[in-house]
Amino acid sequence: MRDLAKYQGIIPAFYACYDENGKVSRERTKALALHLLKKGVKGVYVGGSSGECIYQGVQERKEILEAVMEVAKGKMTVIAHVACNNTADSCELAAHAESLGVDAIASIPPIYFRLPDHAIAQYWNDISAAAPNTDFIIYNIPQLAGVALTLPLFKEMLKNPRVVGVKNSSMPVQDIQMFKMAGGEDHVVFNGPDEQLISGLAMGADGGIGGTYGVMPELYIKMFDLCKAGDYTTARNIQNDVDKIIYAMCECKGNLYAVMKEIIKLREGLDIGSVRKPLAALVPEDAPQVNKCKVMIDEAIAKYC
Ligand SMILES: CC(=O)N[C@@H]([C@@H](O)[C@H](O)[C@H](O)CO)[C@@H](O)CC(=O)C(=O)O
Repeated sequence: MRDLAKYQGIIPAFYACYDENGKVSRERTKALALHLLKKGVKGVYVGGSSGECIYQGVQERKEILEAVMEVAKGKMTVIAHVACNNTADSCELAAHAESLGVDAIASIPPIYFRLPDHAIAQYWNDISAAAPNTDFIIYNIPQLAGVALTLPLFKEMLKNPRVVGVKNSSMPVQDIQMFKMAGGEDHVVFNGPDEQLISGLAMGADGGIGGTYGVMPELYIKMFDLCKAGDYTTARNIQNDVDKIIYAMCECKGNLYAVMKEIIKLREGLDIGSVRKPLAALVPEDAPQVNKCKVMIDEAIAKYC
C-alpha cells in the first residue's frame, strides 16, 4: 500500500506571481509559498489552471517550481502540473519536476486537437515515463480542457503503476465516486470544484485541490476537518458562505485570479502582481466589489475559525 496521507487535506492551486512588468517573480513566488505554508495547508498544486500555466513558457514554469520548492520541499506536499500542449515540453517539465523532488506530477489531457483515448493514454504514459520515480495524477477538467476522462481510459491508465489518482474538476460529484470506486483505497481522488468540496468529500474524495483555496485557506481547512469529524451540518454552513464569496468574486469584470490576488494584497499585504493577458486584469470599477469580497472573507473566518 502507498502512503497516501500526504494527499489527504487542503491543497491550494498556486497562483502565478508576477512583478510590475508581468514577468515571473521568484521572490514573490517564494513569499506566496511561505504564506500558504504558514496558513497550515497540506500542500500546493503548482502550475495548474489557477497558476495560469497555459500562458507561460517552459523556462518560466521551471523557474516557478524551483522557487516554490526552495520554500516547500520537505515541509508540504508539492504537486507539479507539467502538461504543455505537446509531449516533448511536457516530458521536459516532468523530468525537471522529478529532479527537484516533487511529491507528484499531474497532467491535463492534450488540448486543442480531439485525440482518441489511445493517444491520450500515450501522452500521459510518455510524461509519466519522463519522471519514473514520481507519482502521476490525472487532471480531469473537461470544462477547460475540452475532453473528459472516461472510466475506460482511467482503467487503462491504472495499468501504469505510477498513476496514483485523479484531480477531478468536473462538476458531477458522481465522477468522484466513479473514479474512487475504480481506483480503490490504494489510489486518491481530489475534489476540484471548490463550490462543492463537502459533497466531494462525502462521496469519497481524499482531499481537495482548488483555485479559491489560496484566498481563504482557513475556511477550506475548517470544512475539511469538520467533514472528517462527521459534522457536515457546520461544514455545509461554511460551504454556503464560501460559495457566496466565490459568486461575489466572479461578479467583477477582472478575471477571478486577478480578484483573488488583489484580495490577498488587501488582507495579507502580499503583492503577487496581477494576471497575464489575455486574462482580464481588474478595472477601477471592480474596487468596491473586491473590497466587499474581502470583508465577506474576514467575517466568515471570524465566524467559523
Ligand atoms: C474549472 C476550474 O478552474 N476549477 C478550479 C476550481 O478551483 C474553481 O476555480 C473554483 O471552483 C471556482 O469556480 C479547479 O478545479 C482547478 C484548479 O484549481 C487549478 O488547476 O488551478
